Amino acid sequence: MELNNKKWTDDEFYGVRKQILNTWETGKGVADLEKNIEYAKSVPDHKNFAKKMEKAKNEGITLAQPRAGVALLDKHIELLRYLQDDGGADLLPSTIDAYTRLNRYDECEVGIEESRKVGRSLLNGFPGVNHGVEGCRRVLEAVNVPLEARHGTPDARLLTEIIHAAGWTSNEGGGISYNIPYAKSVSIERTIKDWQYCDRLVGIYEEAGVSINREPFGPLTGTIVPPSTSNAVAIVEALMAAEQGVKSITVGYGQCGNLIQDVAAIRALQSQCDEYLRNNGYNDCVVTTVFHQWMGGFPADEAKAFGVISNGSATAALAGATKVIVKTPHEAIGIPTKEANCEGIKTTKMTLNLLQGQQLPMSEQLKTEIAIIKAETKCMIDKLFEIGKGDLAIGAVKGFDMGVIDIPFAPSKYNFGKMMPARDNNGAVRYLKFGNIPFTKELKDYNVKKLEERGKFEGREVGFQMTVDDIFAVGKGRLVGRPE
Ligand SMILES: CC[C@H]1O[C@@H](n2cnc3c(N)ncnc32)[C@H](O)[C@@H]1O
Repeated sequence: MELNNKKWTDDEFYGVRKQILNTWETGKGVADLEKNIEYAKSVPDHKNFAKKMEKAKNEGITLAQPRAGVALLDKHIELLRYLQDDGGADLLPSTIDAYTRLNRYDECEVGIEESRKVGRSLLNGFPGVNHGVEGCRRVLEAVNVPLEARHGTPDARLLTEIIHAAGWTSNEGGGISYNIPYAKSVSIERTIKDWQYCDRLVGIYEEAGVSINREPFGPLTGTIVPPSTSNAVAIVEALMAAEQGVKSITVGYGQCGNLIQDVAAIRALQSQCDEYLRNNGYNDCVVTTVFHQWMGGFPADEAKAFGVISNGSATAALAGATKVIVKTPHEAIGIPTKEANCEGIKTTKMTLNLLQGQQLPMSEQLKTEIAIIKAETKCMIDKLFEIGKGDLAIGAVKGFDMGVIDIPFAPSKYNFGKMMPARDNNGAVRYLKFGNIPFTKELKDYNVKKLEERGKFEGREVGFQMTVDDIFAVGKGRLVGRPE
């Protein structure tokens, strides 16, 4: 099937669906799409992700959502109920394990068996495909808030079929955001097509009256990704999802650390995504935003980690993000205990509650940052439309090949890999090397000027050493990687 950014026909969709459901035995359990939709229709409104996100947006509230996933079904249910009841999570995940993300369901079977033997999770997440629709429905029926699959799966087609048939009304990911940061040699054409399938399935549920939320993965490589780069990817994935019939879209952004720039990024993301959707004829989408607490290296000291978590929570609230993804005091170590996960949520909720109703007021600085981010984002997206001759999917594949969008520190061989970021003197993330990103001269000059201010302040050359110092800075307890 030729790649293009056009809604799939029924023949195209059901032709692929037959083959997908045969890739693991639990696919049989979701063969009847009508029945799957009937079950999803039975999910009450308070457990519908799209509805809860829209309500929070209208009320100006920032919701808190953790990450969480373990191998065994009963333990996973116990974990989620604990994070809901003791932590106060407004939304719940199921973080899917790494084998499922690679479609290695046979390894999941082994992991589940071994976890049963030793009595603890030997998988780094919930193996949703192996637990099948029955298992995933048990998870949904055990909790009282909406449920989302969070993962990093280039080919999530079977997982998506199963979670939506189980009434999970949100799915994270996208053909770019779950490829470039997560895979080494999977073509962008392949993953855009596979995620068109996932979005078309959501479109079919929507057309049958079931609202399902889609969330492109904002943080990308979780390093210091310039806001306009991650915003551009989020908007491109939102546009491709809308073409397949998705209506509820949460565009995401990973905290960079400078308050004004982070607030500007969320405000720019919300309004520019709305703009691009409207200008491309998608007038009935509901766009919300998600702010990911700092995704880079964390301090091992738990008290300092709580400082990072609170700081991210405050920024999310002041930005007016619709939801914030919660980190834990075990971030520097790895998968958190349920207690540590719960503490991360409570710290976050406390900060959100204290700031409820307060948002950062507009200022000259904030206005400038919003304008810069929007202008940079526009340069990238409009170039994709141009080289795709109006087709965004074709433009995205060509654009990555040409370095029009270039994600720092990405493992994918399909990423251009020439752009390099660094923080300016206030910690805002700027472009140190532009690679082939098609910025105007004034946008390039703006970035150069901001980095030169830092060089002058630190008495050193502007260069890659700043990037290296910035990568380690937060883990060492500061934002800007000052020379030692
Ligand atoms: C995107 C990476 C983030 O997801 C977190 N993460 C990955 N797997 C799990 C997991 N199984 N439970 C809780 N947090 C998790 C990880 O700690 C990191 O903060």
